[in-house]
This record gives sequence, C-alpha cells and structure tokens, in this order.
Amino acid sequence: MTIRLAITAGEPAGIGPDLCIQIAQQAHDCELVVIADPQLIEQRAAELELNITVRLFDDTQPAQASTAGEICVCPVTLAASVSTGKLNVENSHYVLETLRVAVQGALDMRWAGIVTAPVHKGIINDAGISFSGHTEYFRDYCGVTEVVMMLATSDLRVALVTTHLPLRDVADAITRERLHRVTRILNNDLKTFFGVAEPHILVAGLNPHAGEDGHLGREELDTISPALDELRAEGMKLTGPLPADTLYTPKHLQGADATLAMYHDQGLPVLKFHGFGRAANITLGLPVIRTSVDHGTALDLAGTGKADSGSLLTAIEVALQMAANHV
Ligand SMILES: NC(=O)C1=CN([C@@H]2O[C@H](COP(=O)(O)OP(=O)(O)OC[C@H]3O[C@@H](n4cnc5c(N)ncnc54)[C@H](O)[C@@H]3O)[C@@H](O)[C@H]2O)C=CC1
Ligand SMILES: NCC(=O)COP(=O)(O)O
Repeated sequence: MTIRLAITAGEPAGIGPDLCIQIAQQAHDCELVVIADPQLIEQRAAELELNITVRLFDDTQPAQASTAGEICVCPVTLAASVSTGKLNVENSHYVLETLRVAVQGALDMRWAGIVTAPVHKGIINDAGISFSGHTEYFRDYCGVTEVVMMLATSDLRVALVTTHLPLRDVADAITRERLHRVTRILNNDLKTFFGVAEPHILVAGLNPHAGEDGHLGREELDTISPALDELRAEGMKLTGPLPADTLYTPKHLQGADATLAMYHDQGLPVLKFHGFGRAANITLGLPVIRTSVDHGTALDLAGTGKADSGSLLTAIEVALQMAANHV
C-alpha cells in the first residue's frame, strides 16, 4: 500500500518551498502532500527555473506515489505576497495554519505522518504568538505533557532532555520527573518505531566532568543518578551520567542505540558536526509520526537553488521507516 505523508513547506520566505519543489523533481515510492499556498509554489518554482505541475490534493482518492515533475498541494492561503528571503510578520498565522492542518490531518489519519520544513521562530513571535518550535506546538496541540526531540543520522541518535529554553533555565528544568518521562518515551519509541528490542541509552551529565563528584555541580548526584537508578529498576539499560565531552567518542558509542543530552547545544552540535544535511529531527511521544529537517530557514539561500535537500529526504525516509515499523 502506498504511504501518504504530509510535508509543511514552512516559512514562505525561506528554503522550505525550494526544497519541496526540488524533491518533486524526482519520483517517490510514497505520496507526498505539500501543505502550502499553491501560488507560492508556482512563484518559487519560476524563480528556481524548475518545471513543476501543481496538482491539488483530493483525499477522496487513494494515495498514489508521487511522480517526477508533479507536486501535490493541500492548499492554505498566504496572508500577504512573499518576497523571497524576506520575512513578513503578516504570514506568521499562515505558517501556523499549515502546521495545524498537518497535525490535525495526521490525527484524522488523512496521512501516515508529518514532515516539516523549517519555520522561523522569531517572526512568529514578532506576530505576538508565543512559539518556541514545532516540537512544543505539536505537543500542546496533541494535548500530551511531554515529548522528546531526537535528531538522528543513520548511525547516531541524539535525544534531548530539554529543548528550546534559555541556558540559565536548563538546570532547574532537569528534574527527576522530567528525566523519568523523557527516558521512558525514548526507550519506548526506540522499540516501537525503530525496532530496537532492548535499547541501550547513554546519558550525559549536565556539568563539566559530570559534576566531578559534586565539586563542579550537584545535579548528577542529587537528580540525574537517582533518576537513572529508578529507571534501571524498571529494566532500562542506561549508562551514565557520563561526562558529555567524552560520551561522543567511539569507545562509548559502540553498542549504544541512542544518547540522551541534557540540553540543545550539548547534543546537537555533535550531531550536526557528524551529519548536517543527512540527519532528521524526530518528535517522540506524540500520537502521530513527525519528522523534520536538521536545519533552519536559511533565508540567504531561498530562491537561489543552492539549498541542499538531503535532510528533507532523510526526514521523509525516517517517517516512512517509522510508519512501516508501527503497523
Ligand atoms: N525545524 C525548524 O523549523 C528549524 C528552524 N530553525 C529556525 O531557522 C531560523 C534560522 O536559523 P539559523 O540558526 O540561521 O540556522 P539555518 O540552519 O537556517 O542556517 C545556518 C547555516 O546553514 C546553512 N543552511 C541551512 N540549511 C541549509 C541547506 N538545506 N542547504 C545548505 N545550507 C543550509 C545556511 O545557509 C546558514 O549558513 C531560526 O528562526 C531558527 O529558529 C532552525 C532549526 C530548525
Ligand atoms: N534545533 C532544532 C530546532 O530548532 C527545531 O525545532 P522544532 O521546530 O522542530 O521544534
């Protein structure tokens, strides 16, 4: 059976529309439904000098594999015309509407999962909407208390205990309860969506040298180690807390199925150094499958034809694998 996935084209001034058009130049084994304004797609294709035929999505029809040179679009109308590479606060509600249509469609099983192109968090906030990322938006829309951000290449998975919050708030956000919730979701979803029978997870400490026995911070002794012991008692295979600077070395990574970093810039620079452009961002713990690119809106590249579609293709591949595993 052909799997249908929705792709949100993201910030209209950024590279999201370019990437959707670029990947539609080739055929796919699945049906890709791009959620965007069809006029934006036509405008950007003309700027990129790429031929594309827009077909409007019709969910009364069964999924059909995407063919080269055709793009299936589920229409959402822009509020204002788009000047490529230039953010416009007037289109922030449009961006959020594409996300809403995508996630509601997944909940309604119109498609098997969602793949998101990048949005610009700043311009959405400039519109007076409090928005820290797709991850938190989908969490709140789906009404779940916790989700986990995990970025992955084919040989490295980096999950995060905290996501988009100021560094000064990170230590307070790392509580035993959060560690329990996040690690349980990670352990469970590695089994459910990635076919890992008994996940082995490496957990980073928060402080340099994992706290140096309390001399460089007490979070490891007071919070992380006790939480890990409680989770091990549930049968989870966890190693840590390990000093984060040496966790990402071959000696530790060998035999590990995932790593758990305490905060965004502890784990993601390692992942991006290892595989920027061929990694996917996955939200675990949602009632729907959601993957995304590993990069942002790259306004400097929109309309130039220089944006690399590798991560979007990886995100599609990962969503298809997750859908296949979760039968
Ligand atoms: N999934 C999402 O919605 C994400 C959104 N963002 C948002 O994107 C905006 C811009 O963020 P930045 O930190 O500037 O990161 P960015 O990823 O947009 O750009 C960083 C650098 O990488 C390059 N780059 C990014 N994607 C590329 C691609 N596909 N091909 C070739 N080069 C590429 C850019 O040209 C730039 O030099 C922010 O508002 C941020 O919040 C950032 C990451 C993920
Ligand atoms: N660094 C990852 C990122 O910012 C993407 O966040 P999200 O929009 O997928 O929540």
